[in-house]
Amino acid sequence: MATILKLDNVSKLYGSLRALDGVTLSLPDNAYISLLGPSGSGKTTLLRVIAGFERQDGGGVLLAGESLDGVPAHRRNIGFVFQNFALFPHLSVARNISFGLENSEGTARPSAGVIAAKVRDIVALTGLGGLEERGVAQISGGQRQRVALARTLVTEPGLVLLDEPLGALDANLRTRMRDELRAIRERLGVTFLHVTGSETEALAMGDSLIVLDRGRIGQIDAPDTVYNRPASPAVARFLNCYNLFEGSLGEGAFVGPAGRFALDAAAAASKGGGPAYAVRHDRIEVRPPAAPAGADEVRIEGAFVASEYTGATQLSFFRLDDGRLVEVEAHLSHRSPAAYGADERYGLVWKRRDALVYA
Ligand SMILES: Nc1ncnc2c1ncn2[C@@H]1O[C@H](COP(=O)(O)OP(=O)(O)OP(=O)(O)O)[C@@H](O)[C@H]1O
Repeated sequence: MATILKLDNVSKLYGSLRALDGVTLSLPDNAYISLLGPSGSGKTTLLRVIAGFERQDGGGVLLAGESLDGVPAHRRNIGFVFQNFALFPHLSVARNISFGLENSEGTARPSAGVIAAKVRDIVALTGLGGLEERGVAQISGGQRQRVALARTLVTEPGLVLLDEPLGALDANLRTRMRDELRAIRERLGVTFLHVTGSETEALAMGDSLIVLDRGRIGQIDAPDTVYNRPASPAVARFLNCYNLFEGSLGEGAFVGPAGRFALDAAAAASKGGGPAYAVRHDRIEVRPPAAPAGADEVRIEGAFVASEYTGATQLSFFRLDDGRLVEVEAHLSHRSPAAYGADERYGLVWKRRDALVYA
């Protein structure tokens, strides 16, 4: 697959803070890429450097093989969709969309007829038909989001950067707009780089997922690979679906304050960020205290603290003897939520092969 964007060892400093620390990556053409990371990990800084709003302190940025060094933001052929939409409040939907074309430089400015045709096409693509003459204060949040997108797409950028584009929308609309964004991108065939702080959004939307961790690339992989095999304890922690245990890696077992966890014979520790042991919330089974564990299982005990029912799942918290909390997620498609007794002890059991070990 052709590469649209390449970052080579890009660093950005704010005083002594390394907001970006040697970021190297390639984005394929015609793909939806999610960029996920905790608050302060450098997501916005990365977008701003790519867009040309900030200058990197080291390394290079190439778009379609051409260095962007010294190229100002408005000549980069890169679109940017802001979280707060940044629309012109006094202009209509159509004028917001045509603004970029009407104000492009000299010979790059299309004729009025061409602008009108482009606006018509993009209005249809983004589902804004009938709203062209409305003021942007007189449309809904989802429609404003579409105007922000349309305004960027009408300039036919080679790459579109989206900074938390769904962040200003309520939860229902957010989920609906995910599908729309994906569908619009597919029709255009342009690469979207979508920044989000939400792991569910990143997993749902990206063909590929980049995880940023303190200014560095934590992992770049397909979403299901990131979810099932996070590259480090930091990535696992950020996904919010793993219990992480500290300890040390010994002969055939991981040993820490929570107990001795026998390892699967085929288990190979991933390098980096450890030692740590991770097991996903939904891989743990809750058993009565007297029920033993099988030869291929690991068992610890914990006292029930509380449960949270979400409709499709039940999330339960158990306190281990060392005080740490373990989360267990049960999918309820084939069973009813369990009723656990407050402060009662239960066995928490998982398959050895389901554990991830980091050296
Ligand atoms: N203009 C600036 N001056 C100084 N420090 C900055 C500036 N912009 C960002 N930073 C710092 O750089 C780091 C990365 O910030 P950035 O906004 O890129 O993170 P982020 O991952 O987008 O976070 P969030 O999800 O909270 O928006 C943070 O520690 C932030 O405080």
